Amino acid sequence: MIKVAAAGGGTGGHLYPLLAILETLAKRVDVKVLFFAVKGKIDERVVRKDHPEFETVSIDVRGLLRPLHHPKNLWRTLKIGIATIEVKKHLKRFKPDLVVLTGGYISGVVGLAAKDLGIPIFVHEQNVVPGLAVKVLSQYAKKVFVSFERTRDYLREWQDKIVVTGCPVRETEKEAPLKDFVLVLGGSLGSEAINELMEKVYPELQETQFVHSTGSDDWTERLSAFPNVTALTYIDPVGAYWKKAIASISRAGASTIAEMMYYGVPGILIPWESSAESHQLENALEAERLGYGIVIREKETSPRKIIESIDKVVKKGKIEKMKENPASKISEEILGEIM
Ligand SMILES: CC(=O)N[C@H]1[C@@H](OP(=O)(O)OP(=O)(O)OC[C@H]2O[C@@H](n3ccc(=O)[nH]c3=O)[C@H](O)[C@@H]2O)O[C@H](CO)[C@@H](O)[C@@H]1O
Repeated sequence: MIKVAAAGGGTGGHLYPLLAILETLAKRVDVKVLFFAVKGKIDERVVRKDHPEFETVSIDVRGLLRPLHHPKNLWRTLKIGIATIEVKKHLKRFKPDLVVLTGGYISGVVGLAAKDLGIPIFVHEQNVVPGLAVKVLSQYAKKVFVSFERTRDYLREWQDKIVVTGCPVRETEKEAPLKDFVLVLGGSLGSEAINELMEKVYPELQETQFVHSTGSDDWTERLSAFPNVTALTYIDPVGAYWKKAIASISRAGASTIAEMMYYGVPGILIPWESSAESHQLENALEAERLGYGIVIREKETSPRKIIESIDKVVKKGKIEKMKENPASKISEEILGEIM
């Protein structure tokens, strides 16, 4: 049996790849998990629901605001200090064999505590451009798993630890009750901009079926008015729908792109350009370069442009599904180091 401490939350984009790794590890060996969730965020809710067997500890912490001299950061830094003491207490008691971290501020807190206690650290970066937590933790990690070859350019000092694996995707046995539709997703929190745009597109494309994750009950009600749209506030498990989709329209969060690639679904990517260091734009351009999508910059979107692009991606047709889930490679690498 191995004991794993894990963190990577705040958004679905950090959480789902982490769960994919833990679920794959558990298929190979007996695993006991201590999960550090961010209080009040998606990880707390999803992990308690899907993995009641994990020991889940909620940590009250928020990331630092930019610019770093923001006045609220004084209070946030204090909270990070308190959180670090709490995390260390749990790590000393649980005595994990390793920690797995997939980014976000909670990873930073858990990673630095694990480093002080000499616990082996494994990190995964989902995006082309690594986030602050992964940049800092790479120096202490045993292995740094990345989704894209291009990420090496941003972590030059740690080349020997980097393994390009792709971004893990959660598996599901479930199947959506529909088929041959275009899947429309914001990020894990929905996207107002995509909702507003698609509301203008739907009446023009009555022959095309859409499944749209809206992010709010109000939008679900509004978009359900279109007979060609199945509007859902949140799709869970989303893999059930990716399997049956012919194309997608989405933001360019790393997990959404990973799912397009894993299930072989071509899509239109509208990156959220206010993301830190425009990392969604970099993700989107990389996905386009690899043949998975058409990128439309947010300022250039219009219902007409979307209609023309949907036609192109649907005509492109499905791409071959990936044979191996990146979560398998990561699990093998971790077990190879630990066992
Ligand atoms: C706003 C923000 O900070 N976004 C970042 C966040 O991800 P964010 O959570 O916004 O976006 P991602 O695309 O990475 O992940 C969303 C996940 O939620 C799932 N989903 C979505 C809708 C739904 O109804 N059901 C469902 O399960 C998607 O399928 C996907 O697995 O972390 C990612 C990984 O570091 C980054 O690339 C994103 O830029």
